[in-house]
Amino acid sequence: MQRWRGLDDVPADWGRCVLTIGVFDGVHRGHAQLISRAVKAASERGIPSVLMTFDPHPMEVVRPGSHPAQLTTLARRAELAEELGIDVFCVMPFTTEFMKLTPERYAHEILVERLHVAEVVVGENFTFGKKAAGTVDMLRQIGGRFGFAVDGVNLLAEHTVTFSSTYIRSCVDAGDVAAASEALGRPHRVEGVVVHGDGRGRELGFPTANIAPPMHSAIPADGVYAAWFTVLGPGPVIGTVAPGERHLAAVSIGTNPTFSGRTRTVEAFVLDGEADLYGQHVAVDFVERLRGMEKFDSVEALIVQMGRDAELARDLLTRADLHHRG
Ligand SMILES: Cc1cc2nc3c(=O)[nH]c(=O)nc-3n(C[C@H](O)[C@H](O)[C@H](O)COP(=O)(O)O)c2cc1C
Ligand SMILES: Nc1ncnc2c1ncn2[C@@H]1O[C@H](COP(=O)(O)OP(=O)(O)OP(=O)(O)O)[C@@H](O)[C@H]1O
Repeated sequence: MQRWRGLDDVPADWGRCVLTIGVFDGVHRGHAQLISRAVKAASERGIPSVLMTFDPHPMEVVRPGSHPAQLTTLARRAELAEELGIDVFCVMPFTTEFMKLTPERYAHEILVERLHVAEVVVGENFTFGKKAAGTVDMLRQIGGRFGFAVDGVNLLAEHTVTFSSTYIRSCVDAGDVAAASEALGRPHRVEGVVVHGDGRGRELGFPTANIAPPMHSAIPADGVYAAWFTVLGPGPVIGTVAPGERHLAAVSIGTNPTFSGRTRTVEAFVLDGEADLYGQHVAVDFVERLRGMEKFDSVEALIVQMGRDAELARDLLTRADLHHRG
């Protein structure tokens, strides 16, 4: 897969392409369906498939100061698009100039003149251009004039819920990581670098990797979760947590009220390994919520509960894994 940053990266001899457009935060099941359609259309036409996305999030430019929580980093979005078979991942810097392009100019100058689209695949709710005034019908009309096709895809929904990044953010925010997982087609992932905590975990018998995620990451509600833990890099790791391998984990999110903590932390206790993880880039894939964060009257009571959490997480993850494989 090629990666372009802006339209200056379009090769001089660029031919025609099938294009899909959107923020695609989360690359959820609806997005995956759309992307697969674009990939299929491109292969039928014998031309490349291009995914155009935006950075920063358009909302940040349209309404400065507001930034929706991010379900996936740009790098993760690219990785998932590549798995779905996209040939070119094109990141458009979302500037105020870009924001002011009328739908007509957007379609003519970017889609036709620069990207040479033969077909555009978008969801039926897709909007584009200044004040999001461009609709799928408008795109079809413009396509009729400039000679490109438009595939406006029905939105993927299940049990009255239409999958969208907004819906999944609300699930994560409420701690309903199982519902998020259902809509994403995989567990919600929080990535980050392992930093130093208060150094108390080891004394309690539950050493935890404290994870510092990028700004704006969508963090599940405070509580305790069963999750998969993976070291993404850079390695090597001293210990029994092998980079690239999934490990069972119980993850705590909150301010550690038992110790009257103030900072909100994301901490993973790896059940089946021991390692020095400081400085490693790791991923936590949230499978189930076990309970809320509690203030215990004694450290002993907390330790007993952490033991129960760990066993519950082990049972749940092992069962989920069997179900998945079986
Ligand atoms: C499975 C698990 C459950 C936890 N539950 C709670 C809890 O309910 N209340 C709380 O105050 N801290 C909870 N913690 C957080 C611990 O207080 C924290 O890991 C410990 O104080 C070590 O902190 P440190 O890594 O900053 O040294 C939990 C941690 C884990 C791993
Ligand atoms: N459920 C869905 N099924 C099929 N396509 C979808 C679905 N949701 C969004 N799309 C399409 O995917 C592309 C990317 O959309 P976008 O990034 O705006 O996602 P979204 O999930 O609708 O997010 P938001 O909740 O922020 O509106 C657009 O073309 C959009 O129409």
